[in-house]
Amino acid sequence: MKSFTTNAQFDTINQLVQHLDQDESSFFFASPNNQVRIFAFGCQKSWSNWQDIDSSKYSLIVGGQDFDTARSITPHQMSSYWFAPKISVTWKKNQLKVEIIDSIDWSSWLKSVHTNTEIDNQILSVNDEFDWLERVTQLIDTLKNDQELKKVVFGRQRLITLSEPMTITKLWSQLIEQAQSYRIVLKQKHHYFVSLTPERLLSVENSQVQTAALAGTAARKDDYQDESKIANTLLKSNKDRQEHDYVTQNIVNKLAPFVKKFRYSTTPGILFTPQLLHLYTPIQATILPGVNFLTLARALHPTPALAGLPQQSALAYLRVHEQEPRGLFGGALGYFTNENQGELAVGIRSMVISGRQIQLFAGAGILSQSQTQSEWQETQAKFSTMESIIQEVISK
Ligand SMILES: C=C(O[C@H]1C=CC=C(C(=O)O)[C@@H]1O)C(=O)O
Repeated sequence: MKSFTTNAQFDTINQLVQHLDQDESSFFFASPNNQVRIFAFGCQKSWSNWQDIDSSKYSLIVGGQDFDTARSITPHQMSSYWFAPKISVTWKKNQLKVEIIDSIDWSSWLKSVHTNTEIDNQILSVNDEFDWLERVTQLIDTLKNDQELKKVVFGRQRLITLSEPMTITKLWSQLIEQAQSYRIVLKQKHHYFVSLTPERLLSVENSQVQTAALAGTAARKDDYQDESKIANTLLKSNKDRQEHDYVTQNIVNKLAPFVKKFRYSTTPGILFTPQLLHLYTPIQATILPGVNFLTLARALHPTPALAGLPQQSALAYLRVHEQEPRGLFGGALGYFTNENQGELAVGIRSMVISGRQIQLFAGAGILSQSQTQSEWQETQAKFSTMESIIQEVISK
């Protein structure tokens, strides 16, 4: 491996973006407000499960772990994929730090991109799960009658078919400007998983652990209803507070064996995205000596913001009642280093692109006091994070 820094030229970024499309294995990760941006390309070694990774051997490992490894995926989905890249580009303070295996020449590799001609693209069809409302009503009944099951985060999928293939180069300018969220792309062969998630699963830097509870949601209204009014109603909603408190408590319990000095507030704040408001509790702690990044990640994943409570009963319910497996939707995506640093986000507000087909994902935390129609509206608003970007690209 050789390593050097270079300036973040506009051309360089453009070429890196084209390589995201061109290379068989590629990855992009930007944390909110661009604190960290990483591009990674080419596979030295890959893993299909984070259980098998020995993180001491490679300076950087990138990728994602699916939501539920026990469920196999359909052709529209992507499953766990981790790789140690041949080329990585880490972008901090306007400087690119490049790490590249000895056999590749950086400037010839960078230039080796072919430009594609732009062809008009159209949406040919949009297919929804027709019986989702019925299944949510059935779930609410189950939650009212079941003594044990408290919460199930129920997923929905929507399949969009386009007239032409979608690429990251086409989506890039729309994706990158959503700087309030993570922006994540993971490519394996002909599939891309793309996420604009606001939800951090875990970050570890200099022994400081950061995670967050994000659950309890209100959609922004078309009539531009005052933001603070929506936030106040959300903070006062018993259903959302209960949904949120379950998540906070569960995260703290799962982390407790591995950390010390917890810091978090017992009253949630609000996290704003362009489409939604969420109850939000940042949780900080200090990692205990000898604890590995992946051990923490495995302990946290999946949080009850994505599965439910109790976890095993919620997962069992989802395996039977969600129409399609999730693959990386609700999974853990990001990077980690052999110095026990790294960051993972939760793969929501996401889609899988496979040529002309785009599979969109959304889910909502269902409790016994949930209203079917408002959960439907909430998932519509969650779909719109990605849908509005696709629309922008198509109508250009
Ligand atoms: C499952 C999703 O959101 C989760 C994360 C934040 C808030 C949630 C909620 O309020 O239901 C969900 O638990 C999704 O966006 O598809």
